[in-house]
Amino acid sequence: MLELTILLVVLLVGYYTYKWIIYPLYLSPLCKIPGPPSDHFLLGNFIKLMTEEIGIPQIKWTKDYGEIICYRGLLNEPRIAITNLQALQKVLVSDVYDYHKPTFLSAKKIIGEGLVLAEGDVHKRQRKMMNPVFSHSNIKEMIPTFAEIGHLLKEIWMKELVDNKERKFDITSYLSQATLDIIGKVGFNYQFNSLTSENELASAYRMILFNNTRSSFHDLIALLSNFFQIIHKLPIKYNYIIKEASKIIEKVSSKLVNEGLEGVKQSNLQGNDILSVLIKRNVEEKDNEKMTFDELKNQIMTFLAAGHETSSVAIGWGLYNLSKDKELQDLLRKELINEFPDPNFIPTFDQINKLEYLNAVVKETLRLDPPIPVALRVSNKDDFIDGYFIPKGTTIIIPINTIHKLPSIWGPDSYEFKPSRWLDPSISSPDSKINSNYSWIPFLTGTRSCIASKMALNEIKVLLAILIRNFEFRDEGIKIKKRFSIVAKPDPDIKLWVKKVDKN
Ligand code: HEM
Repeated sequence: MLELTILLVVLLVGYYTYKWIIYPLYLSPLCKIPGPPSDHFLLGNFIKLMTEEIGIPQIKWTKDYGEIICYRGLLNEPRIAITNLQALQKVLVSDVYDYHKPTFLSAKKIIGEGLVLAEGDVHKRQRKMMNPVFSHSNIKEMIPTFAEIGHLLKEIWMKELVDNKERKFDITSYLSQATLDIIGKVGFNYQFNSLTSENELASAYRMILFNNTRSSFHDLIALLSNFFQIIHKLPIKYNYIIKEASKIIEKVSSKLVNEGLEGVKQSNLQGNDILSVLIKRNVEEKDNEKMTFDELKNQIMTFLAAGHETSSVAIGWGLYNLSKDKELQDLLRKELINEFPDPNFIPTFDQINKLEYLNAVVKETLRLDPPIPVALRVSNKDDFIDGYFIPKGTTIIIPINTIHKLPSIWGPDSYEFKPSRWLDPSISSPDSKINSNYSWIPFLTGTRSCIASKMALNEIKVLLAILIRNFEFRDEGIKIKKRFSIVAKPDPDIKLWVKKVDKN
């Protein structure tokens, strides 16, 4: 019996030594790709990846080893990061459907199997139907809603600042409420009212999904659960939270789609919100192209998850960057006051998009602090990238935050917040490295790029314009890190000193 046990232990140790150490570090064809040595016999480069900002270790590795590198995740899992133009073009455009999103179970429960997670023909069909929903003319109609909610936030702050003193506000939390209200309204004509009366659903939704009580520990559990599925079955608080979140989102989404479908039946579905436009389009589609009830419902979950935090985080980092540089902030405010002398302005699409400095500030914020710092793919067939053999199942990293800071593209000041780089006419010359579809990619690029990028840009611009036009922001001097999670959330929350602008 003892001998059998010893044999079993030896076999198990041998198997896992081979699987987790010998094969990935010495035998895998991916070992041919240059990259940093593994820092730990089991954890690979994972500790470095977890302790530094996402994408930053890869900058040095790219400099040392080239534009396609192999480093090691947990259990030495090889991860291939690509920064070169041809490789990015292949994975994001020409062979896009050969590189799937990883099956993140925790993400599926929250995001639902909508456009973000759809693959192949299902993605093609859904994207074709949804592209027109994000058309120029639909986005133009969203601007007054962005402004309405921006002004609501402004009024809340004005009341707090009634004595004209400077006060410290939790910017992250206010912006999270404002962008939730926006996506509710423009997404599916739903009033979350999270900035004001806060209905039960809004508080439950924020508490469960986006409240900052969701700690780095939860982020780590979410990450680990992608490797060890058993984690989903454990009776831990994290699983309970995800289960409750899924139930709430499911319930609301079903109700909204049912109401929309009923509206179509009664021929009185008026709204211009994303869901109403989608439901109206869906009715006109051929039967085999139509989205099912579940597909429509899943898009709501998708819009909530994809469109709420990304925008709030972007506006937050924008204000944070501006709060550290009074001169830049004043420059932007000058442009805004010039265009919008009335502090209660409602901009038009053309007005907000012609402001050069605002545009430069937004582009620079999304470069320096991309809300989604990294995109992941998994090859679904054996392939070659840049001459290297990539076996089916390999994880490919598109390190957005790395690409956005490579000195070879952006120059030696690539870590600085410098909106003026976008006003330099030389960046549009054909040989400028910045002037490429693969250098500035906060929304990614190609077939699976963010479908709502223009909507997001306008939302960020309108909110920043209202806030900077009416308030001065001052940094409290605390170093803010980025959380290790899908969205680059600030840690701790961004808190800034705010006061009314002197002359209105
Ligand atoms: C600053 C704000 C935003 C940023 C930086 C951003 C960024 C991105 C990125 C990088 C992707 C690609 C992810 C990947 O393929 O791995 C993506 C996809 C997507 N985003 Fe956004 N996003 C933003 C706002 C929004 C908003 C407001 C919505 C919805 C109303 C939205 C909806 C989507 C959807 C549906 C996809 C999937 C597209 C597809 O696969 O065809 N995003 N976004």
